[in-house]
Amino acid sequence: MNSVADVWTNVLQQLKKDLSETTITTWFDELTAVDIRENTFYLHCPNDFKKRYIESLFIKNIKAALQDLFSMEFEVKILDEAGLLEFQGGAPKKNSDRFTYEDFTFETFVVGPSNKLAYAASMAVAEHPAQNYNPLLIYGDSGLGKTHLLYAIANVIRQNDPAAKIVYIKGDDFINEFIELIRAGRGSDFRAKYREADLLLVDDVQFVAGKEQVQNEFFHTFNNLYESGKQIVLTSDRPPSEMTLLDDRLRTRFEWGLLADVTPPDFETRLAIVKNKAAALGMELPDKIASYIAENVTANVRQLEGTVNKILAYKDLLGSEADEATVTRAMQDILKKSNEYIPTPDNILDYISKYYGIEKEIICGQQRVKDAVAARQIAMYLIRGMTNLPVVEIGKVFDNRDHSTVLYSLKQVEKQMKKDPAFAETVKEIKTNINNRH
Ligand SMILES: Nc1ncnc2c1ncn2[C@@H]1O[C@H](COP(=O)(O)OP(=O)(O)OP(=O)(O)O)[C@@H](O)[C@H]1O
Repeated sequence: MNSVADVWTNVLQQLKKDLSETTITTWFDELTAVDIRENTFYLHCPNDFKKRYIESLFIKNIKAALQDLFSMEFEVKILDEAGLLEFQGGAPKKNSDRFTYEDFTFETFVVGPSNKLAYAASMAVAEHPAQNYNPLLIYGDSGLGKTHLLYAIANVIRQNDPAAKIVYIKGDDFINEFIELIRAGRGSDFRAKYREADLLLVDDVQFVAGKEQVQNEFFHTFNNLYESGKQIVLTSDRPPSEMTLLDDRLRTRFEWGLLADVTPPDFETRLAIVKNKAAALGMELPDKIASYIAENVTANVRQLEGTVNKILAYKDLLGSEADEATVTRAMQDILKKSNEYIPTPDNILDYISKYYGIEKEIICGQQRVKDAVAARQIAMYLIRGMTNLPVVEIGKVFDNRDHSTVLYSLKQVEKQMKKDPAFAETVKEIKTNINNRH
């Protein structure tokens, strides 16, 4: 074996021991070997769907084949188009490369009551940037389409103005980049990158809260772009009013434009998403099965998509038809993987009551005993984080407390967790135990 291509041919031969010919031709046909560097075997796959599919199901087979051939362990990395360019040093890493993904458009976004405001606002921003809604902040729980809408906006802006400088960044990457460049004395590069943007998209902006210098930098970037008439779109897992560690001056700015929420989709929207997704994958799903999925997978769209992908996999790999048994199996797999158990406030209170040895009535009541206050605040914090309950509703669970009291408690817990790692560990442990249904 003298070239990477030879290695790949041999790997494919080895794979035949575990996988059928059809599986190999269906899923591996677009893969090509790129290089072997420092115990990592690099492959390229231009088809994003197949890439993700192989990553979730077949990486272990490829690793095992390499181990058989070389008697040593390899990492396997599959590069997409942007990744390949970057790997080959042909192009600098551009965040906006991500917007070539055709799947994340307004056309592929299913609109329903749960997301119609966010959708309409995103369309308005895409067609008329920096006019009516600046910034646009889309908030809601994970997997409900926030990033999809960000990409859709970027796709339209790119179409309308191919020269537009679009900068996309995740809140936590913004922080890491900031720290790295400031440390390296290249703060001006950092500033230039963001302040020259025509469109700034920040996904999961809640991460900047609580980090003083980062917030300060973000504040100046924000003002600069805003004053130059550039559009800013942000997403977050909660509204600014609930970002307890956020600087007030940023909070007010986030609230200047439009706040649009996305909530879990209703049955009709879920059904449409399942059908669209199946059609996009070239699969015909009987109506009864599509409804069955939409009835049972309710928490988020990522899981709906995962279920449809799994059903397709079973069909391809095992020849199983999409009947209720296959679907149930696919759903169980997905829910297990994402550890999707949403406790009720009562489940959380039961566990905290047991953990602290304090009765539930006391936790929820008005007593100001030290331990009860701590247990109460943690309970509010976990109810907010682990269920979809809005703060007003959480207040009702705790003897009709006002929502501002709940917010104060959330802030206290967040602060304490930052200050005291042991306390943070305790909160984490309680959460894990609730998830494991102890
Ligand atoms: N209304 C919708 N119509 C079609 N697809 C959707 C819709 N909502 C979400 N999706 C799909 O669900 C998946 C998850 O959505 P997305 O990544 O946008 O979620 P998110 O809200 O940004 O979550 P996170 O906060 O975890 O990043 C994506 O593949 C997206 O295309």
